[in-house]
Amino acid sequence: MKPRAREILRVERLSKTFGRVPACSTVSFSLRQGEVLGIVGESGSGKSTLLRCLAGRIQPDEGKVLVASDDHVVDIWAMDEASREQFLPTTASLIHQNPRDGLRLDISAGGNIAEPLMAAGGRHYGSLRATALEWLEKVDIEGWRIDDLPEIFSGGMQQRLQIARGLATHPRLVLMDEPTGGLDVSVQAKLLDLLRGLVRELGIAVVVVTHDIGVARLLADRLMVMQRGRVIEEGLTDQVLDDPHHPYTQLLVSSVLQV
Ligand SMILES: Nc1ncnc2c1ncn2[C@@H]1O[C@H](COP(=O)(O)OP(=O)(O)OP(=O)(O)O)[C@@H](O)[C@H]1O
Repeated sequence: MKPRAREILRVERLSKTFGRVPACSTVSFSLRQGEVLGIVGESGSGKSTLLRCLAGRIQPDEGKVLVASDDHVVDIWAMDEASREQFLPTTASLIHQNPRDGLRLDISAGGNIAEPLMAAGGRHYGSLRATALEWLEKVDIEGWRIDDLPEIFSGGMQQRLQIARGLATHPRLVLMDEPTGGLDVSVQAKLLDLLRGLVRELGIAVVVVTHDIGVARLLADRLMVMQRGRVIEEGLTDQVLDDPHHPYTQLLVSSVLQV
């Protein structure tokens, strides 16, 4: 089915099995521009597999991932590999939990931001550097660090640089896998603030996978709860968290309250 206007992503009955493990089973949802969808669930519930199927990294066994392009809708898994690899980098960004997986550690901070811009057609050195500086500022990294290698940045700075690299090309869709995982609590809080601000400013559509209910509450407009590869509950974030219907969601929410 063709998505309606401004619908950025539509997932239809997506399934992926590893051996005998149904990592994702008939998952369907849609996402509009400016909307943040949180995906929560215990370890092994299929969150990362789903995100990787959306990002073009893991081919689902069945189902469709329909992504809005400028003037049409593309089923990313019905495209040939070359077309998919051309289409996805300018349309969808994947932000990894570990920034080292999403950065080029052997090139400068500025180079990390400029590289995807060049892949999207940017050529002029002066304007690439100016854009890199603007993005460093947006993610709260001082401009004088533009020529530093990310290797010498703190974990929080590396994550902010990964976000700048992922967003600088203005993708329509941003896929985040535990973006604040592995960071200490005060760094997490600042990063969440930054992400909220950027999502609002840029009006991007975001899917954020997290096992942290607090992150989901802060970032997500809507929430999908997964258990053993299935979506067992979904709705507006406050509704799902304040009045969970499924026993597993109730357990998830109450276990957080007890901490
Ligand atoms: N490449 C793979 N090969 C085999 N099994 C896999 C592979 N990737 C994931 N799985 C299995 O699929 C299921 C879902 O894993 P997935 O990583 O998607 O869960 P998750 O909800 O993201 O977990 P976590 O929160 O721990 O990252 C698990 O049982 C996992 O062992």
